[in-house]
Amino acid sequence: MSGDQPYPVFPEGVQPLENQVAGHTFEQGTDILGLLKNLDDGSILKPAGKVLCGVREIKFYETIQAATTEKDLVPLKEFIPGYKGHLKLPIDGKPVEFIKLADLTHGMLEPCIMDVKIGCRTWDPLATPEKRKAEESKYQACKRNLGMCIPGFQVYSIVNGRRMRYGKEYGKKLTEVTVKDAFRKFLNADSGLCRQLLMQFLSDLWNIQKWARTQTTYRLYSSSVLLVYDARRLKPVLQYQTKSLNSSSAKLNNSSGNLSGTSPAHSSGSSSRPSSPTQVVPVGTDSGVEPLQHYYKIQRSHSTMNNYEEDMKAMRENYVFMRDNLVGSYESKVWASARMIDFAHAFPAEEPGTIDTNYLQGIESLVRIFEEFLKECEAQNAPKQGVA
Ligand SMILES: Nc1ncnc2c1ncn2[C@@H]1O[C@H](COP(=O)(O)OP(=O)(O)OP(=O)(O)O)[C@@H](O)[C@H]1O
Ligand SMILES: O=P(O)(O)O[C@@H]1[C@H](O)[C@H](O)[C@@H](OP(=O)(O)O)[C@H](OP(=O)(O)O)[C@H]1O
Repeated sequence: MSGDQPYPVFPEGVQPLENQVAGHTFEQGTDILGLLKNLDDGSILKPAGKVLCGVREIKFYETIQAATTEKDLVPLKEFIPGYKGHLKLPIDGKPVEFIKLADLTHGMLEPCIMDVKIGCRTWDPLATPEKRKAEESKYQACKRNLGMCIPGFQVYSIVNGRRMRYGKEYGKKLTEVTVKDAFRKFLNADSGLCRQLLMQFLSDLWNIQKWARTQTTYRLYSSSVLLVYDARRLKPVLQYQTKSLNSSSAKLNNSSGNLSGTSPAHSSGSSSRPSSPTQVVPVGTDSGVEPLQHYYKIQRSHSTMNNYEEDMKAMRENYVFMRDNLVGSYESKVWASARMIDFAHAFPAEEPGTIDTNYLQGIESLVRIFEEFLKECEAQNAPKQGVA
């Protein structure tokens, strides 16, 4: 975001979306605004003032919302954020049109978010030659080879407890090879690949892939898949995964005492790594165990502790941890998802009966990358027999 520039005056209860990882952001002296967050109901407000784009995106959401039988449209209801209509809000006193959407990170305490732009071609049929040239010149290596690119992501690092943000300049340097490093960073793979996380993403991605393989209604240009998960939920799962792996390896190797197979995922070690994150923000720490386990752990240790201060400190931490988790995504079993967003360049298919191969290529690549991670994760987590 344009950090040092003053924001326009927003209505009460509305503020810039702090967790926006890509896309247009506020530019002083222009009509360009970033996404906003409505604090009253937790919804996201996407500016819809850009000529044709706003109207097109509203039409897309309304068509999907109204669909009842159309086989290409009905499944989309499950793949996109909840649409809550459109409205005008006064920005600097002037009315601006917004699309109101459900926040895909709702309830997440440490939201990790990656925007993956789908398609090698990101310009639509109405693009000027200049716009086409500008689009073709960006994210070339990734788009050409994979039909997708990464304009931005943020991750709450399990290793250092900070929020790391990677913007479009990082994304533009990624290649077919280094893009996997970006996904590893996003997945917190330094702490180990998590099967449960990969499976949650894959179950959504497989559905989108299935749809894209057959749908003949739309051409989606410059549309994205937004991957989101809560790092607060990942921590305990990874700990459990490591613990059970340790114990099965120990059982296998009980004579030698060799605890093999517990090391975290290694990066691919490619040499042309893109630059470091653009922003790091420290976040609160927590104990990294499920709330009830944490509670019982403290209860158990309580009787053996004779240091009153330590005892009180542990209880305070426990209280803060449990309070945070009660209002967070612990309510939900699903703590990671992939959803399709940004339909400002959704066009009807020109040749009826044909599929959107441009969009499909990107989705196939995304699915393949996650399937490769899943295979690697299965191999990592298979208990290993120590060398005698
Ligand atoms: N429903 C949502 N829930 C949570 N975050 C969202 C949602 N929709 C968008 N975002 C955030 O806003 C960013 C930009 O969204 P989107 O691509 O729709 O905007 P845009 O300005 O049209 O982007 P572009 O400049 O690529 O066309 C996303 O990367 C994401 O961080
Ligand atoms: O990734 P970058 O470098 O930020 O590039 C922007 C990105 O491709 C946006 O999707 C696009 O908006 P549209 O999807 O609305 O075309 C914008 O075009 P614009 O500059 O013409 O707004 C580009 O500048």
